[in-house]
Amino acid sequence: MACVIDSPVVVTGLMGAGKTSVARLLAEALRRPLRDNDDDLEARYGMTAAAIAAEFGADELHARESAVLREALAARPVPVIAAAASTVEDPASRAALHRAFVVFLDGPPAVLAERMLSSPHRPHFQPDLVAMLTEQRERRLPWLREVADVTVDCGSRTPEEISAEVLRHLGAA
Ligand SMILES: Nc1ncnc2c1ncn2[C@@H]1O[C@H](COP(=O)(O)OP(=O)(O)OP(=O)(O)O)[C@@H](O)[C@H]1O
Ligand SMILES: O=C(O)C1=C[C@@H](O)[C@@H](O)[C@H](O)C1
Ligand SMILES: [Mg+2]
Repeated sequence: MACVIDSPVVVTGLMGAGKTSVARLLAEALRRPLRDNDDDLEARYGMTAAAIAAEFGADELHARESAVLREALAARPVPVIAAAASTVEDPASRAALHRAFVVFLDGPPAVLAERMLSSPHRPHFQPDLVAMLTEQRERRLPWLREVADVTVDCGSRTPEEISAEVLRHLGAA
């Protein structure tokens, strides 16, 4: 990771972890622009994530999510970024994340599954969301740990408490 002052802050984690909620608070506190995957996809491609998946398939959506992440990482002034959950699967995105300060929001699949229901934009790759998130978490944990500068439990605290903990880490970094 480069000097934190010059580095993008990237919030990662599985679907429903609270990436958008926490990134918004961090951007406000750090007075940085916010770049959110879902907004960036719409701005870049004129389509929502759900529409891209429906028209072109999940692989194309994930390629576009990785592309908008790498664009956001290069943006100036340096932003706070809410990355798509899928991007950690992409080796080029993981390599690019090494130049950022990366926050991994980790929480129990059962809690994240409940939060996923807050909006219909999230894909349900299996009807059993807890099983889906458990499988994703087990598969992605090594990658998420590899890129993370700090891991924060997002299951039992508010976004404000999580943001405050990240800011303490940034202050110390
Ligand atoms: N720490 C938290 N405690 C309780 N509820 C939360 C917390 N963080 C987020 N939420 C709620 O959970 C839902 C999902 O949050 P959010 O949209 O921030 O997740 P996300 O990780 O950005 O999801 P996605 O992967 O779809 O982009 C929202 O309804 C949000 O208000
Ligand atoms: O596998 C995942 O975690 C995801 C898949 C997508 O289709 C997404 O749009 C989302 O960003 C997360
Ligand atoms: Mg989000």
